[in-house]
Amino acid sequence: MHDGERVSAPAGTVFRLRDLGVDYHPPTGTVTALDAITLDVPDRGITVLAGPSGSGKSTLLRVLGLFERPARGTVTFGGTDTGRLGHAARRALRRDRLSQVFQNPLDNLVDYLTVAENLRAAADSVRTRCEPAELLEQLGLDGTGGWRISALSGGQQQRLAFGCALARGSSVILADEPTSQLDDGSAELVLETLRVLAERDHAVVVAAHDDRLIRLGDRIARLRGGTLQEVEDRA
Ligand SMILES: Nc1ncnc2c1ncn2[C@@H]1O[C@H](COP(=O)(O)OP(=O)(O)OP(=O)(O)O)[C@@H](O)[C@H]1O
Repeated sequence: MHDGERVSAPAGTVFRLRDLGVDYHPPTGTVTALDAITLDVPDRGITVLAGPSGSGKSTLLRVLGLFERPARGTVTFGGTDTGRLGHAARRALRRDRLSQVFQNPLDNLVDYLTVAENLRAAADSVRTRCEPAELLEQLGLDGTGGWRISALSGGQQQRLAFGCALARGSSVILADEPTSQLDDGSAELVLETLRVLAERDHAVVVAAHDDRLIRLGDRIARLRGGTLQEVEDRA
């Protein structure tokens, strides 16, 4: 295991990506999923990775989540060059600093635990404590602590998934199309939650092709064909 090299990151930047490239190697030949991506992700507010299907959004989230080792370029996370980290160090960073919210609400929650137990389990996983009632009130889910997950709507389940990220105290929350499997009413619950999260002391990075989600972005990185077309700052 290597401790990674500390480099000076500009204040207010959690990820620095430089000339990043990711290839996949299916039997049909090499697919370049990302190429020459240079991007800074601010340590607060919402950064949206926007683009059509196949543009590389999920791959970029996998890189930020330290699941994917890029073939080219560098990824600096909080001043640490992640390319120099061994498997255990990457896993520890992932556990202590990052939370993931997936498209399918049920992939984010433990279905045999109650709502409050899900929050406690999320906190326990990083050896911290949380106050479920307080979090549920902030999420507009007050009174549901004793409920089974199946009693929540899809939108409420996604709200709880973001609540679990809050319970873990992660400095970065990565969300892949968190509204894509929800009806309009449920999606609106998630958008409201993201507006609340945007005010907090962490970075939220969302992959989206839903215009309502894209409009929430403080920084919008537009991808096409694995390359970065444009970065728009709206904060
Ligand atoms: N495991 C894999 N093996 C081979 N090719 C892959 C793999 N995962 C992704 N790709 C390819 O990499 C490119 C980027 O895919 P990616 O899933 O990152 O895009 P995306 O913008 O998230 O798409 P979507 O919105 O459909 O999820 C696409 O050409 C895709 O087919």
